[in-house]
Amino acid sequence: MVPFRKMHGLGNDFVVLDARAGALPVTPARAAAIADRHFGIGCDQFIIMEKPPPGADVFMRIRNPDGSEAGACGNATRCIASLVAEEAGKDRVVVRTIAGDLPVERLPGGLWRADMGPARLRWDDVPLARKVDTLHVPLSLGPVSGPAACSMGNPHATFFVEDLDAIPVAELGPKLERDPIFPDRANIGFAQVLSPAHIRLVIWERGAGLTLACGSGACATVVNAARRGLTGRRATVSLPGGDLVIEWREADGHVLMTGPVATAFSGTLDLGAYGA
Ligand SMILES: N[C@H](CCC[C@H](N)C(=O)O)C(=O)O
Repeated sequence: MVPFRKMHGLGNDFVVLDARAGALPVTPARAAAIADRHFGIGCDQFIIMEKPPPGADVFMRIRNPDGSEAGACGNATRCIASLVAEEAGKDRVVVRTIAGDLPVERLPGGLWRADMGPARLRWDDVPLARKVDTLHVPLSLGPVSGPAACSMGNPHATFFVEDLDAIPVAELGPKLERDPIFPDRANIGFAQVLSPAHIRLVIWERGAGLTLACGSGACATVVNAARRGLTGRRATVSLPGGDLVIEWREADGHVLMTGPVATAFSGTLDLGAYGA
């Protein structure tokens, strides 16, 4: 039996295992089985903490429920950072992912601010299948068209809409996620700009579907909105699960994301009981 924590950031939820003392026999298929909301514990992403390389406090491995590995997970970054910071009695830690080092600091009121690194704006960074303007990607489906795209270590496309409630996100999301213009698929954001400092956002997540919040998606949305001149570089993003404050820092192009963390429960898990 292995201990696990069930955590979430604004309802974007995670099963967290700790493999820092040694590798755990977790295959992508087993992670997917544990992430299943009926036959397993259920979560939006399956997170494994691994032994940190020099310069970082922890390595964070991110898997979607379909078993695919992701390069970024903003909400989980805050959750894992809070775990490691509490253990070490620190207010600032560095979480490393396959996309880079993410410094995270504790703020008053139970909030954590993660430096999610630079937004990657080139077509081949997102990545897209061919050289196009990432500010107006030639893609449309039903009532949405012409998204802006960027990477936060994972691919994001943001469709700006007039009325979010009128968009059939659950119908459009899976088709757009797998459009051939996204060779690695993509997280699909549907954003309604409410003011130059406030955006309403719903995300269809790559490999996970509709979630209550998406940290990297909120980051990508503010970057894409600011690039379009629809908002400033700092905005509150209101997701179904709650608000994140995002700042696309002028000095270095890094994106700062501030939000809460929570542990719902802890338990033990018999890994052998799940897929091979
Ligand atoms: N589904 C995403 C990973 C999780 C991102 C999201 N949960 C976040 O908080 O950033 C992907 O495949 O790129």
